Amino acid sequence: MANLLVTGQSGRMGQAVIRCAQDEAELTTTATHDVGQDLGESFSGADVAIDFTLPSLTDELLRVALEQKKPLVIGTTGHSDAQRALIAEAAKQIPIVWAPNFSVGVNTLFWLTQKATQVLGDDFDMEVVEMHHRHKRDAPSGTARRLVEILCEEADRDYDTDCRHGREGDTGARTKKEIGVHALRGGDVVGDHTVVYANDGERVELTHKASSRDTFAKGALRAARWVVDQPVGLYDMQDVLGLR
Ligand SMILES: NC(=O)C1=CN([C@@H]2O[C@H](COP(=O)(O)OP(=O)(O)OC[C@H]3O[C@@H](n4cnc5c(N)ncnc54)[C@H](OP(=O)(O)O)[C@@H]3O)[C@@H](O)[C@H]2O)C=CC1
Ligand SMILES: O=C(O)C1=N[C@H](C(=O)O)C[C@H](O)C1
Repeated sequence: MANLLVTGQSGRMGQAVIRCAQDEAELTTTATHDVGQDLGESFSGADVAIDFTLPSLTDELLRVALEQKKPLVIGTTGHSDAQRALIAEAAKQIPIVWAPNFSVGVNTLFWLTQKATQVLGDDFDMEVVEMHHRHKRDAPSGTARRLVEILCEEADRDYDTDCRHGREGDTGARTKKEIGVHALRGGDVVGDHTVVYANDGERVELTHKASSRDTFAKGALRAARWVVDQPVGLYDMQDVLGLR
C-alpha cells in the first residue's frame, strides 16, 4: 500500500483524484495540499504525489520531492521552457511520470497521430484544434502541444518556428510547413482535441473527446501505482501503459 499526496486538493482535478482514489486497493490518500499550506509537511507522510495545479507550484514541488527523494506524477500543463528543463533535470534523481494527458484514449490518439503523420505528413496541411471549458488558463493545451510535437517529430518541422497560433488579418496564403494551432474556450467542455490533415480533394481528422475528468484521474492513479516501483527517470503515460 502506497500513501498518496494530492496537490490542488480543491481543484477540478484534485477533487476527481481524491474521489477516484477511494476505489484504489493499492493507494491511500493520506495527504492533501492547497495554497498556503507547507508542502514539505504535507509530503512528509506520503510516498508519491499527484500534481494537478499551476506551474507556479512546480519549482517548489520539485524541490520538496528532491529533498525527500519521492516520486512524482505531474499532470499540470502550461510550463515554461525553463520549467520543462527543471522537470527533466529532477528526473535524474527521482522517478517522475509527466504527461499532458492521462487518458488511454488520448495516448492512443498520440500513437495514431504518429502513424498518420508518417503517411500524410509530407503532402497534407496539418492543423491542431482543441476546445476546453471557460476556466482553462493555459493555451494551447498541453495535449495539443504534445500533438504538435509529434507532427514536428514525424514531418521534420520545428515547434518554435513552424507553429502558427491562431490567425488574424491578412496572413497571406498558408505556407507548406506551418502547423496551425487553435485554442477554443467555452462552457464546461472537459477536453476535445482534433488533428486535421487536409489536401486537395480530401481531409482526414483524428478526434478525441473527453467527457469526464475521472478518465484523467484514474490514469494519474494508475501512473502513481506504477511509478513507486520505478527506478529514477523521466516517464510519460506511454511508459505506464506499456506502449513503448
Ligand atoms: N495531464 C492531464 O491528464 C490533465 C491535466 N490537467 C491540468 O491540470 C491543471 C489543473 O487543472 P484543474 O484541476 O482544472 O484546475 P483548477 O484551477 O480547478 O485547480 C487547480 C488547483 O491548484 C491549486 N493551486 C494553484 N496554484 C497553487 C499553488 N501555487 N500552490 C498550491 N496550490 C495551487 C488551486 O488552488 P486555488 O483554487 O486556491 O487557487 C486549485 O485547487 C491544469 O494545468 C490542467 O491543464 C487537467 C486535466 C487533465
Ligand atoms: O485543463 C484541462 O481541463 C485539461 N488540461 C489538459 C491539457 O492541457 O491538455 C488535459 C485535458 O485536455 C484537460
